[in-house]
Amino acid sequence: MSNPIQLYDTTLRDGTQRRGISLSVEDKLQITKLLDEFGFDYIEGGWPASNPKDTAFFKSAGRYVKHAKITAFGSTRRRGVFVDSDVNLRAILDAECPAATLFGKSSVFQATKILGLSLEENLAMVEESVQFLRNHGLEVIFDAEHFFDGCQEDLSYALDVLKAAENGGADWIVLCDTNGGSLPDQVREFVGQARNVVTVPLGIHAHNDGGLAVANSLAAVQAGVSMVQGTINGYGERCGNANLCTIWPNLVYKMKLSAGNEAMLRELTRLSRTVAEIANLIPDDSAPFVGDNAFTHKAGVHVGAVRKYPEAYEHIRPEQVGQTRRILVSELAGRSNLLYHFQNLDASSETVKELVQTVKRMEARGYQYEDAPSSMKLLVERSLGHVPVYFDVDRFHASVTHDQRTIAEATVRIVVGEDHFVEVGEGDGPVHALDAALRRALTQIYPVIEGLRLKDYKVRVLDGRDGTRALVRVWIRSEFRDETVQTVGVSRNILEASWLALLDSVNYVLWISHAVPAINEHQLRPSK
Ligand SMILES: CC(=O)SCCNC(=O)CCNC(=O)[C@H](O)C(C)(C)COP(=O)(O)OP(=O)(O)OC[C@H]1O[C@@H](n2cnc3c(N)ncnc32)[C@H](O)[C@@H]1OP(=O)(O)O
Ligand SMILES: CC(=O)C(=O)O
Repeated sequence: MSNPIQLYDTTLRDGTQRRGISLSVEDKLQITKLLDEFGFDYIEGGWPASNPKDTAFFKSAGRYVKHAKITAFGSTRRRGVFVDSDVNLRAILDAECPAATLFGKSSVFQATKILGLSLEENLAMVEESVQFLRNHGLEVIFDAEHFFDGCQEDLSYALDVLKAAENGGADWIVLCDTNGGSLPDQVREFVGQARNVVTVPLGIHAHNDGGLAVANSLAAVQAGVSMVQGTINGYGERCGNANLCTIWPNLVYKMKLSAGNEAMLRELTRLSRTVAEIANLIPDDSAPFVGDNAFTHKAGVHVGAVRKYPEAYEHIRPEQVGQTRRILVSELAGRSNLLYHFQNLDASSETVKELVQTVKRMEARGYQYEDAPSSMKLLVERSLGHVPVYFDVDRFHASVTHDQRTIAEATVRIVVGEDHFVEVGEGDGPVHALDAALRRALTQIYPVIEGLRLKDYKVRVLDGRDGTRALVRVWIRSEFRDETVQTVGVSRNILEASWLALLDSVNYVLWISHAVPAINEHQLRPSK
């Protein structure tokens, strides 16, 4: 038995109408397989007559689905053309899909002013086109374009268009908020009007221009529609389509309606991230349910409560959508944030209170620990006396000279007990050269450092009004074995800020790899 709510995905068609997305045939097939695995009922593959990629997609798509129906999209026949000689309708038949989605105008303004049709002609185009595809054995979904705006202009005509689609034999009529400007109350009202005039099951297709695509889709479900069209991550023309990564968990967890393969909802975050990766777009950290921030807690009061009862500040459990909880340590932290990460700390001890104050002081100086957990860990473990001094820096020097080409050189002098090591490094810039010199010196004593790879380096000016003497924060991401190392340094001198972040990376790696400091009293003293 099919679910009461059918999930209809149009990422491959309306999703690709978003600026910045262009999917290859291979990308589209990969997404198709994924959507099928997640139990989506319909996958709109594209507009077969539109371009060669969409045409090619339909040749293979059927092989990638076990559950979903692939649908081919297109408009009703063109004005003055017979259905059986209309290029779009013919291309839909050639796509050899089990279903077709036809869009037609359901607004007087759109029919008369945009397409230049008489109102009767528009009704005939809708009915004949639907009938043509039905007669060829396809399931037909009729997308009533501009339906909600059409209802406001001339309700009776908008409803006549739905009747024309029903007369043509449409299996579904989908009410479209094409311009994305409707409000939930209007959607509820006009879905009710549609239900009074047609018996065909209804669907909703909402755009997000007013930021209400999800709300409007859920309002339509409450008013009786049983198909929801949308896209993964809300990709789509202009401000996007209704986001199925938000709608689906709301339907299942909040509205207690069956939809999709519910067991797979527990992997929803993977679906969202994989599609973002394929589309080559950065995932939205603040996206509901699937964003990195969705179960991330920063404020001390929240963390204190979440440690006792997660539901104090979480509307569902993170694992219900394939997420994990994250607790940040920052200037807004209280003791609870630290205790979450460092379970061996004594909650009532002065050390914890002092550490919270230290973090706040450091953040006031420009540090930001929420994205630099390795620096945070070092700060805490050092204050507990757990991190030995592996080496001292006697001095460092970096210079950039321009002589036909730009050359960056650095010298580093480090001291290990009685020994000292002076090394020179060259690089594309002074930070690169410093990094090279430091590694060269250290690997002689600690070969494990060779495994540390710098992957990302960012500089943020903290007080731009000071011009070139501004305070800067340098953030470094490195990789070491399977671990990501993220550290931070702050100074008015960009080289010093970089150097501090580099030193934290190196010390962190020595500490987590249990490096044994070259033995003598001096090196074994805990650092401060
Ligand atoms: C609401 C939506 O998102 S609908 C989907 C929109 N998606 C796209 O447009 C992406 C794919 N589009 C394309 O590749 C091209 O626009 C094509 C191949 C479909 C058409 O290209 P062209 O023939 O050059 O037409 P063009 O794009 O300039 O104009 C649209 C044509 O569609 C016609 N049309 C638009 N809506 C409808 C409709 N509901 N029923 C019938 N014809 C329609 C217009 O009248 C116009 O035809 P005309 O020039 O003969 O008056
Ligand atoms: C059909 C469609 O994409 C719309 O009306 O927005």
